[in-house]
Amino acid sequence: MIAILGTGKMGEALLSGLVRAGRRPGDIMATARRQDRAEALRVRYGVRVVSNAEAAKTADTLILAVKPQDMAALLTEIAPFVPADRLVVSVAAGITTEFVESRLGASVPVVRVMSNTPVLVDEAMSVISSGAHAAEEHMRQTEDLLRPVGKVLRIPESQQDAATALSGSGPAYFFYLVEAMVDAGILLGMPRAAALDMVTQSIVGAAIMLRDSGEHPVILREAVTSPGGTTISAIAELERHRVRAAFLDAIEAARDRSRQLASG
Ligand SMILES: NC(=O)C1=CN([C@@H]2O[C@H](COP(=O)(O)OP(=O)(O)OC[C@H]3O[C@@H](n4cnc5c(N)ncnc54)[C@H](O)[C@@H]3O)[C@@H](O)[C@H]2O)C=CC1
Ligand SMILES: O=C(O)[C@@H]1CCC=N1
Repeated sequence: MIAILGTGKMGEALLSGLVRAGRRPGDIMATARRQDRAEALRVRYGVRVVSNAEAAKTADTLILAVKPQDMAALLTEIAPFVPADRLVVSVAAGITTEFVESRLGASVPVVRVMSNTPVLVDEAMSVISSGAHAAEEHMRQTEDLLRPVGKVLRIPESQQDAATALSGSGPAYFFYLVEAMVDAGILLGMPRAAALDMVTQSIVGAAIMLRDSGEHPVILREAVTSPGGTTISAIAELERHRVRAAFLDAIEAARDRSRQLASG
C-alpha cells in the first residue's frame, strides 16, 4: 500500500502516474486538506482518501508531497504513527533527509526525490538520494515507483538543491521560453495559434533530437546556424542581451532558494 500525503500539483501528478503504471487504485491512499479536493481525487482515480494519521499507520510507503513550508507540521502530525520500517519518500524542494529523519525519529528509511511535472506524460526527470537509514532495497523501491513515469537518476544528496534548480524547475524555463517566442511571433504578425504550433513543434523536435541523436547541443545548434544567415543574427542578439549569463544567474538563484526552503 502506497500513500501520497499532500495531493496538490505534484502529488496528483505522481498519483496519476502510479495509476497509469498499473497500480490498483485500491492499493493507493491519498490525503488532502480540503474536503472538495478529497472528493475529486476519489472520483477521478478511485483511490481511498484518508487522514494523514491513517495513511502513516497503514501504508508501507509514504510519499510526502506537501510544500516545503508545510513539511514540519506534517511530520509532527504523523511522527507518532510512523513505524521504523516505513519507507518515507519526500519530494519537497529543499527538505533534507536529515530534516525528515530528525522529526520522525528512530531509524526510518528516508529517500529524497526531486521530480518534475512531466510525470504527467511519463517523461519525468526524477533524481533520488538516500538518507542515513535508507538501504539499497529502499532506493530500488523508489526507482520502481518512479521509473514508469520517466527517467530516474541517483545523485548524492549534496547535489539535490542544484538538481531542483535544473530539472525540478526546468520545465518552467522551457514554458517561459515558448511564451517569449510566441510573443515574438505575434510581434511579427503571426496568428497566436499558428505561432504556438510552430514553437511547440520546434521545441518537441529539438528535444527529441537532443535525446536520441547522441549529439552535443553545440553541434545541433551549429547545424542550424548558416554562415551569414538568419540564426546567427538571432544568436548575436541573445548574446548581446546576455541570455546565457541570465540563465547561469537564474539557476543559481533557484539553487539558493532551494537551500533556504527548509527554514521556511
Ligand atoms: N510543482 C512542481 O513542479 C514540483 C513540486 N515539487 C515539490 O512538490 C511539493 C508540492 O508542490 P506543489 O504540488 O507544486 O504544491 P501544491 O500547493 O499544489 O500542493 C501541496 C498540497 O499539499 C496539501 N497539504 C498541505 N499540508 C497538508 C497536510 N498537512 N495534509 C495534507 N495535505 C496537505 C495542500 O492542500 C496542497 O494541495 C513541494 O514540496 C514542491 O517542492 C517538486 C518537484 C516539482
Ligand atoms: O518552484 C518550486 O519550488 C518547485 C520545486 C521544483 C519545481 N517547483
